[in-house]
Amino acid sequence: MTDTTVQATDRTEAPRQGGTVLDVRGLRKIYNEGKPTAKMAIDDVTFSVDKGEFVCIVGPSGAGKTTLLRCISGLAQPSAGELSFEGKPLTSVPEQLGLVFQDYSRSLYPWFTNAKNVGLPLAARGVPKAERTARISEVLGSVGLAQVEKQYPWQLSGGMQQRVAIARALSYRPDLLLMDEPFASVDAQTRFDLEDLVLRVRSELGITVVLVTHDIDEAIYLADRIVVLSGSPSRVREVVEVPFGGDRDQVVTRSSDEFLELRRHLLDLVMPHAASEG
Ligand SMILES: Nc1ncnc2c1ncn2[C@@H]1O[C@H](COP(=O)(O)OP(=O)(O)OP(=O)(O)O)[C@@H](O)[C@H]1O
Repeated sequence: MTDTTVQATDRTEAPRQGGTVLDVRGLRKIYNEGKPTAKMAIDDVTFSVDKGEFVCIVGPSGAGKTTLLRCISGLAQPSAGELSFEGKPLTSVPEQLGLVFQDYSRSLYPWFTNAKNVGLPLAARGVPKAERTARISEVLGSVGLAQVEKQYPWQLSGGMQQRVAIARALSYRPDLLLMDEPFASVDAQTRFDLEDLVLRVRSELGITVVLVTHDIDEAIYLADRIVVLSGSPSRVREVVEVPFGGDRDQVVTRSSDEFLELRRHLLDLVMPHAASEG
């Protein structure tokens, strides 16, 4: 593409200000390795994420986005390559990692109140009760749900339940928040609200975010950089810079020329005809 406002870069250059939080080098993942059912989901993926960045991962269906996130979170073992979190090799789920999945109904315990759900990771980390109570109120307040502490998840709308799940991931102040299609199960208006919520919380807490989405518009709206994966088994097709900075608005940003140009470029990269070239 020719427009200079949209820069595609190979992210092997020096880290930016703030240092690298996550480094993924030559990652490969083969399921059922050595068996007749072996399936290579990820071939060779390299990228890094710097402190405070918002990085989205997009790619065609089945490209290996969830697999990549599972490897990054320490939930799945890579077959080859190196993963490091805050400069240390990543071999299990790091303490300073927050996780939010698409299916909030399965990630929240229906028999616990919302406050107790949010407090579970704090209890697991041995945070004293008084501090736990204060942090639960603070974090539920920051996602706009101060009034639901004593209620149960099933008494809330889908969007509110996902906010509880986000509050839980934020409760122990993670350095990195990993999100897998977190807004895919809510309606369009709620989706916009949750996107803005995550942008706000991210800027208030200075948190680093990696978010997997199949929605290209969402990736452009949220990200500082977008890692575009090829079709399965995945490689990095391109890393695309998003030039909007911290000033984003659902109507203004999404209708700007820069947005539409990025959209065209990304669609070109992830559409089936492009995937075979990767
Ligand atoms: N546990 C597993 N065992 C074997 N193969 C798997 C397993 N999990 C995923 N795969 C395969 O790995 C490939 C990548 O799957 P993955 O779910 O990571 O892709 P994705 O990009 O997240 O897909 P989608 O966009 O459709 O959610 C797919 O071919 C899938 O069938």
